[in-house]
Amino acid sequence: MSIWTPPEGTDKDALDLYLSKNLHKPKKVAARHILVKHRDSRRPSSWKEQNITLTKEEAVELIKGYKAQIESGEASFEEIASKHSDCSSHSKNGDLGYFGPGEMQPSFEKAAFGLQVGELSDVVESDSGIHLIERTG
Ligand SMILES: N=C(N)NCCC[C@H](NC(=O)[C@@H]1CCC/C1=C\[C@H](COP(=O)(O)O)NC(=O)[C@@H](N)Cc1ccccc1)C(N)=O
Repeated sequence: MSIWTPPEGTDKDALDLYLSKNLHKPKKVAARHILVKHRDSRRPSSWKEQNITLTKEEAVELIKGYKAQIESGEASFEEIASKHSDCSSHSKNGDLGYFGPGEMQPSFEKAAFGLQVGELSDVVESDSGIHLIERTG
């Protein structure tokens, strides 16, 4: 087994600190999501509804219901995302593909990077609306 040794003159403490901070953190993750917009969303319109008047509280309740349906096996993530998500990714069962830091809104990114692969998020709020996120890669 080859043991990698840092080049002469490497600041080992700095290297150890860098590795400890970055080894476990993925540079990119892949996720799919279900977005329910509401009347205070930054763009209260979608493929589904021209003028969205749902309140934020109602959107949160819908997302909680979707999460329960998925966890109980009553419905699949794909079914709910394709039928109910207010994001254009609904046409891809909610799939967003891979993304790195700085691409998504901070609250969405924080939630997605905090998930294990296959794990469902709690209710996540962004300027776009209310999300349910599943990390896929
Ligand atoms: N891969 C990327 N880098 N694409 C740019 C993402 C921009 C980013 N978007 C968000 O953070 C939220 C969370 C996920 C979706 C999303 C918002 C909106 C819906 O909300 P609205 O903008 O009407 O308020 N959907 C999108 O952007 C879609 N193009 C996402 C997408 C759809 C199909 C394939 C890939 C990505 C942002 N910085 O605003």
